[in-house]
Formats: sequence, C-alpha cells, structure tokens
Amino acid sequence: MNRQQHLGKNRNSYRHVAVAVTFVFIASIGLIENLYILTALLLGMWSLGFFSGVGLRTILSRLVWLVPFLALTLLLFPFWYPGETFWVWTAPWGGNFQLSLEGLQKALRLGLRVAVAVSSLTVLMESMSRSQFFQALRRLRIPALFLQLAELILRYVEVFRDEARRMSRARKARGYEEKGGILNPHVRAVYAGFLGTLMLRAMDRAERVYLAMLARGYSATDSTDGPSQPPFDGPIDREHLAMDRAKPDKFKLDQFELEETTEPLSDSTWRLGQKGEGSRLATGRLQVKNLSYRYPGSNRPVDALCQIQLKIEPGQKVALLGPNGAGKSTLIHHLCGLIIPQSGEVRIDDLSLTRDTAREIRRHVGLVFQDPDDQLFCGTVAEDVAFGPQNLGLPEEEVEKRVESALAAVQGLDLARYAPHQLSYGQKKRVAIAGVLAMDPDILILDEPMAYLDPQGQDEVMQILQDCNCRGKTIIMAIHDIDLAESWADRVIILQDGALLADGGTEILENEKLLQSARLLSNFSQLRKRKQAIE
Ligand SMILES: Nc1ncnc2c1ncn2[C@@H]1O[C@H](COP(=O)(O)OP(=O)(O)OP(=O)(O)O)[C@@H](O)[C@H]1O
Repeated sequence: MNRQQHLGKNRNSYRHVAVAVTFVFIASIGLIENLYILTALLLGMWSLGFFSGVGLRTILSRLVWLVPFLALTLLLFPFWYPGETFWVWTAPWGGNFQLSLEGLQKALRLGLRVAVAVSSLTVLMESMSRSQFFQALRRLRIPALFLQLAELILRYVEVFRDEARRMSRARKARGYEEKGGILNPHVRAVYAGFLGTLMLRAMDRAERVYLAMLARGYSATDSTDGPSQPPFDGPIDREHLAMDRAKPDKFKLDQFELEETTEPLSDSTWRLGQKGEGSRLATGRLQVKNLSYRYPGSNRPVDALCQIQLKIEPGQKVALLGPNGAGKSTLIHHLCGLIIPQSGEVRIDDLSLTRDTAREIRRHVGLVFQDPDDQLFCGTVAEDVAFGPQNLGLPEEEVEKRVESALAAVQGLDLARYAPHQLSYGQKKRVAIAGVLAMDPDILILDEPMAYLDPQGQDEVMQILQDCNCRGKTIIMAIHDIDLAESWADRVIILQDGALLADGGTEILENEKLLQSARLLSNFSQLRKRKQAIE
C-alpha cells in the first residue's frame, strides 16, 4: 500500500470520529452561558474552517439562510424578557417598549450558539463528501431509517431546486416579466400554476432519480442489508394479459425467427466467481421468456410488454429498435432488475430475476438513463461516479481506483471536481456512462444514448461503447436510428406495441416492409435513399 492510499485509509477510519466529536460539541454548546467563550468558539470555528480550506464566505452563506428564522426571535427577545431595563423605546403609535439587559444577553447567546453550531456543521460537511458523511453516520450506528430519510430529503430538495431553475428559465425564454410583483393578479396566477407544476414535475423526476439510484446498487435499507424493494411490482391477471392483446404480425424471416427457450434452466449450471466483494456471473447470457407487463394506468391498464422471448449472448452488440411507446424502456427496466416480471421470466445465466435477486442482477447489468440529469445527483462528478461502487460495498481505495479508471474511459478525468449542473449535455452523458462503468457491469444497457448529442458527442459515446465491447461487455442500445443500428450492431431487435416484431442480424433492416410497419421509416425520400444505398 502506498503512502497516499495509507493516508486515504486513515482519513476514512477517522471520519466517523470527526462527525461524532462535532455532534457532541454542538450538543454541549447549549451548556455554555458565557458570551465571551461563545464568541471565542465562533472565531475559533471560522479559523478552523479557514485552515481546512472552507472559506469564511461559505460559512457566512450558510448563516445567511438562518436570518429570516432567527430575526424575529432575536428582535423580540430583548423586549419581552423580564429583567433590568436597559433602554426604553417609545413607539410612534404610542406605548413604551422596555429592552432588558437579560433579554439582550439571551438573544445574543441564542444567536451565537446557533452561529457556532451552523459554522461547525458547515466546516464538517465541507471537508467531506455527502456520501462520506452518511457513511460516517452509518458507522456511528445512527438508525438506517433516519439516514435514508435524510438522504432522500436532501436529494429531493436538490431535484426541486433544479426543476424550479429550469421552469423559471423556460418562463423567461417566453417573454414572461414580473410586472407589479405579487400584487398583480396575473403574477399570482402564474405563480400558483408554477408551484403546482413544479411539485408534479419534481415528484416525477424524483421518481426517475430514485430509479437511477436503484440501478446503481442503492438499497432502501443499507448497502449491505440485502435486496431492496423494486419500485414496480404488482398483482396481475396473467390470463387476461396473455389473451387480451392483439399482437402485431411477426415477420416470418428465417434470420430473425426466435430460438425457442422452453427447456427448464438448470440451477446447477449457475457458477459464481469472486471479484471484489461481489459475486460474478459465469458468462452473462441474458434470457427473456414469455415476458409480459401491464401498467395499471390511471384511466385504463396499458399492456407495455407481451410474451417477449429473447436470448442475448455475452459480448453481443444489440440495437433495440421500436417506435415511441413500443415498450423499449419497459423491457430494459426489466433487464436491469428495476421492474420485476409480472408474468414470464428474465434470467442472467441461471439467475432468475425476482425480488430477492434484483439487487444481484443490478450489479451485473448497468443502465445508462436517457436523460443524464436523472442519473447525476451528487455534488460533484467524482462523488457521482463513486456512488455505484460505494453501494457495492467496495473499500475506499478500490472505489477511488474505479472512479479514476471509469472517468479515464470516458475522457472525463478533468471533470472530476465539477458539479454536474456545470457540465454540457455531452459531458453529462459521458459522466453518466462513467457512473455505470465504475460498477463494472457485464451487460451495459443505454436508453437513447444519442439523444440531444451533437455529431462529435455521438462519436465520443460510440468510441466508449466500442472500447467496452472490446473488453467483452454486452452492449444493448435502445434507439430509433436505423442507420446507427445498421452500422454498429451485430443484432437487431424490433419491438412494436409491446410485442417482439423481429429479431436477427442487421440484414433485417433491409426489409422495408418490416421497417415501415414498425414506423421506423419516416417518409418516402428516406425510403428511396436507403433503397439506393442497398443497391
Ligand atoms: N408509468 C407508466 N404508467 C402507465 N403507462 C406507462 C408507464 N410507462 C410507460 N407506459 C406505457 O407503456 C407503453 C410502453 O412505454 P415505454 O416507455 O416502455 O416505450 P418506449 O418504447 O420506451 O417509448 P419511447 O421510445 O417513447 O421512449 C406506452 O404505451 C406507455 O404509454
């Protein structure tokens, strides 16, 4: 172990002590009455912050948040508290208000205590990442429920702030100006609508962020406490689901006929090796058998998947195509264990996806979400990339190594200290991929990886995926672009209305009838262009 690693390890083992000392210190501030000692503690805390790299500005910016909460108390305390009169104020509307010395001292004491507590908490929180802070709390045996709640509240606050920022930008972009302030009924109406929509959007995004957290090994209990509850799992009328749906005709071309997988899968062939703390799959072969899924829906249930059969071999490059609403996202959420099958089966090697195995499956199948903002929620890029490996329970040195190599793989080492919101969309996308690569999954799934990327950004992502594939990883991309599928994939799967329309090599993309029926060809000119290219 080199000196740097040794120091890193020591820092890690003392972090919980620092947290415990700070908490005891904060609790004992209430016992200190002397104003001089409290002032000295405040100055001492600011100096400590200065020497540990936390600027006075940062501490003051946290204290400013308290002003509205404390102001009224601090102003009224000296006038209400009984004691020796220090000063008398005669109000313009009549009446005398007596300011007592004891009241003034009480107010000062309260203000100083709060300032010392907030300053010490700021110094503590700024000198370690949020995940390290929560890890330290876990080591101190703070109840897991309390910590989960605190973590989720913090994330929700960030999501909320982020959504508010976006909506306010969108409002300004459409020429909105606040004339007359809150007294203007139009402004009040806009604000009311804004708040309502903000709530809904923030909840929606919070759900997607939570899914992204689960996909990277987060557990609602503890990273070592066993499987978490997958978010979608409900009862289903299987018979109804199988019969109820009109399936699109499957194209009877030899090259994309399904291989039947009706034989029972033997659990004896399931082999686990060891790598880090986690078990590894023997090969990473993915199988889907008769998979169906129905969303409850608010008006009527939606059958998103119907009797899907698939077998994907390790190392394949698979393009998952289909029009909007075909069921691609629902399928890939099953493949990475975010949705538990209601009917049918998903298997990796001989490990069948159930509530109990969902977490294990997610260690082997990484999902890069379509919108990187759903996935990046930590304070810095490095923290975000570390999120998955930390959930795997890896030692800190290993986590650091993984962060470094994952960021290097996406050419993102220079982004490590940036906050995700400071990045361009393409950079965010690369960092989101790094966050999944850091978990070293056998199978990498990407939902619309090219969405909103400029051509150079697309090239960069393709290069990253090519490198991953060369290292033996299976890559599955959900896309709409048939040209991309043709040039990149060695296997093409087409979904339509939740059913498997075609499955085979890229030759199936030469079948215009098939592409048209799957709504993958936009117009006749494109059809002609493709015809010429094929000729
Ligand atoms: N949470 C949900 N509740 C109800 N219905 C849903 C939900 N999510 C998806 N659906 C429905 O399930 C079907 C499949 O949706 P899915 O998102 O899987 O399709 P997709 O192929 O990924 O679409 P896109 O290309 O637009 O992302 C659609 O009809 C959709 O309306």
